[in-house]
Amino acid sequence: MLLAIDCGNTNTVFSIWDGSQFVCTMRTSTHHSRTADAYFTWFSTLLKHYEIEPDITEVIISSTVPRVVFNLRVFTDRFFGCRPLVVGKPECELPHPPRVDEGTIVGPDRLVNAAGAYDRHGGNLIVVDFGTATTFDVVSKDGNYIGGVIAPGVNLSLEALHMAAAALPHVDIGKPQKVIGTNTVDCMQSGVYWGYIGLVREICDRIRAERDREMKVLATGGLAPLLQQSADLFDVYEEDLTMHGLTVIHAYNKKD
Ligand SMILES: Nc1ncnc2c1ncn2[C@@H]1O[C@H](COP(=O)(O)OP(=O)(O)O)[C@@H](O)[C@H]1O
Ligand SMILES: CC(C)(COP(=O)(O)O)[C@@H](O)C(=O)NCCC(=O)O
Ligand SMILES: [K+]
Repeated sequence: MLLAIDCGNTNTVFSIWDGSQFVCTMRTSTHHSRTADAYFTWFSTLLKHYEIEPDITEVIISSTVPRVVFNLRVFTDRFFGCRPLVVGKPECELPHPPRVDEGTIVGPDRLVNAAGAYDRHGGNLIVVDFGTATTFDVVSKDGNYIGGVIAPGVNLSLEALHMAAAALPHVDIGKPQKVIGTNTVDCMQSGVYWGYIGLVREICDRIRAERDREMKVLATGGLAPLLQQSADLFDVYEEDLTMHGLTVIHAYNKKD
């Protein structure tokens, strides 16, 4: 079985793929100081809880945090006796190479999203991924990642207000009932929530105009459904898009 690891700046997700479906998904916070033994203690405890005993023989990793890859490599080697495929490293080939400025190191999560999205939906896509940052990944007609947009994440935007202004509290995102807030929390939520709807709509419109064609908009990341409640921003929401992309890239590298 394949263990797919998607490490973002906030959370790291592990999913086990049995060749036809994900049998288990687990999430932990991202810390570069977490050791291989600590990963295994957490991982094996959860597997016991779910009463599954997977036979993991292969591992693929995508990490937006380069420093965590070292311990994940040790984890893979020590407990599964294999070398992981790491997206972004030269030995990990992509089905469709990115078309970006020379010397640009694209976030591996974005390359993975592009691969997963193209496999499921064909070309001419915009993938919006709500993570620590919100990324827009543009996929060409033929499946290449051709660039995109990086915007501050929803929670990061709220946190930035709290960090920078003495009188602004920590606030969680939610759908405000009105635009005009009559207390501090509602004002902050309104700014980020409605501002974000405008941001997503404007960026997608401008990408379509710049490409001069219709493009399907896919969303992934936990906050997409909350935004979709108020505006028709996305054609499809797929929670497991990044994980699917990892299985696609893994299969591509195993093909011969
Ligand atoms: N369903 C949700 N509702 C509210 N916040 C969420 C939800 N899903 C994720 N988040 C928050 O969104 C942020 C980004 O999460 P995540 O997608 O794990 O980021 P990354 O991939 O960058 O690690 C985090 O602050 C996380 O707590
Ligand atoms: C933009 C990102 C920070 C998003 O990371 P995430 O929100 O998933 O943690 C990550 O894809 C990244 O570090 N990218 C490198 C620059 C680029 O993609 O062009
Ligand atoms: K992201």
